[in-house]
Amino acid sequence: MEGGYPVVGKIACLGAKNFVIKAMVAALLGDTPTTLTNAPAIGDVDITAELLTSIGAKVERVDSQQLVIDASSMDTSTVPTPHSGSNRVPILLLSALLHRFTTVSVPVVGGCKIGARAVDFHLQAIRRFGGVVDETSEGYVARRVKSLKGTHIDLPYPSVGATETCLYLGVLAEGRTVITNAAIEPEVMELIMMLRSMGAIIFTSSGRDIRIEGVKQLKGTHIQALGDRIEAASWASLACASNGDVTVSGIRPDTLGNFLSYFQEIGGGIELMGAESIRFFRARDLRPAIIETDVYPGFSTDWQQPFAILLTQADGISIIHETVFENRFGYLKALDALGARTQLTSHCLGGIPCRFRDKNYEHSAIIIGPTPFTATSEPITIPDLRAGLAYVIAAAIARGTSIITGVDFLERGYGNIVPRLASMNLKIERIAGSSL
Ligand SMILES: CC(=O)N[C@H]1[C@@H](OP(=O)(O)OP(=O)(O)OC[C@H]2O[C@@H](n3ccc(=O)[nH]c3=O)[C@H](O)[C@@H]2O)O[C@H](CO)[C@@H](O)[C@@H]1O
Ligand SMILES: C=C(OP(=O)(O)O)C(=O)O
Repeated sequence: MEGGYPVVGKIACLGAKNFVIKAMVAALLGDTPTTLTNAPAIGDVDITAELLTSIGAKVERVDSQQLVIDASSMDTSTVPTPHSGSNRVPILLLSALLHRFTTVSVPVVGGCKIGARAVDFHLQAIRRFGGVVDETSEGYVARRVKSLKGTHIDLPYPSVGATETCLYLGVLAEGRTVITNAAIEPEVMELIMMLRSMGAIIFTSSGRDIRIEGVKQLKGTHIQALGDRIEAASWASLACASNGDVTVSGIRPDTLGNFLSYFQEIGGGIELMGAESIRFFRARDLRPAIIETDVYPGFSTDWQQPFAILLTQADGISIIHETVFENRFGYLKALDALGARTQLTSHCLGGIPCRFRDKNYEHSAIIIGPTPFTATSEPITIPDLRAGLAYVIAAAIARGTSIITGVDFLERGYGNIVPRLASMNLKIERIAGSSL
């Protein structure tokens, strides 16, 4: 990438990764096929398709937008580790498949290495529904003798994944299930809508309570994935950090919530261009901010990394307190070489009650700006998905030519990245012979 130029143009958000892969699992609960549109061609969808086909389900990509999933041919409940490396989906399959099979085994989960990412809430939920779960060195085995029974699950933390597990378990369990302290992220609410369209009876509330009345069977559905709010925030950060001007389409503004407020507070400009289109630019010199990542409707942990690059360009000291994952700042160190001035601390630099207080996790970051970036001859190696996008923004604003490696991590969540960014005047190309 050759940086130092404003990024200008239009970009369409793809379907949300963190909904589509959960929807693919939900499709397995239906007796008839499900059609999923706006399904992005990204690594995580491929990994999930591989997981589903490994147990006999049919996953057909009709075109770049559309997937059809047919679970009727599903004939095994032992999920092997896919060759491409696993994502978070295996732990969701453990519950979704337990209605159809009496024994299910799944491999250990993968995904970004941003913390311990325990799955204890998922396992505990299966047990509460009447299942038995064993942990092995290779993964998890769940068993049931009778049908699963509705229950009350009070989540210790509003985990997105564990809430999804409870939904998969509850919709086909006998009787009533109540989930308290549930996650209410837009992707979770969209999954609830999808399950309703399959015949599930789910009641939401103004808070974090969800009530499910179990039904005997679900049918397939046709659903269009919502736009990816993490992509949208990434393109907004790219536009503002590079002093450019980018119109992002395919995104519901309400799903960006507090991001838009923080973005404007530091000096970003927004203009609504229609129902699902927002123009992002820099409205004035950037000011620093104090941000704490949190569960929805808080500032999403997945917005943190692109936004951190933006804060390196703000005039003053910014603070980010990461309260969702304990180890999500490792990527900052590599930015020192470009000129960034950052420091990590294990103290909680914020007021949100944080599970990492008094533990030795460097989960608060101090960012001192503004620091113009200059490219270095050393390649920058991507450690995880959102850090990857942060490095793309860093390279876009760094004067000179940067080489980024480990792009597989990036492509697990961002589709067709090189042509899409190149169309916005970003000088980016894929180099043959690298890991790209
Ligand atoms: C609440 C939240 O923002 N969740 C994010 C999380 O979802 P994801 O579903 O991956 O993670 P969870 O929401 O389940 O995890 C949130 C927190 O709960 C902990 N935990 C979770 C399950 C469990 O059984 N035990 C346990 O201790 C995790 O270690 C983590 O500290 O990563 C996704 C990808 O970055 C984001 O899009 C989601 O927004
Ligand atoms: C960390 C992420 O994904 P995963 O949970 O799949 O690792 C992410 O989407 O930023």
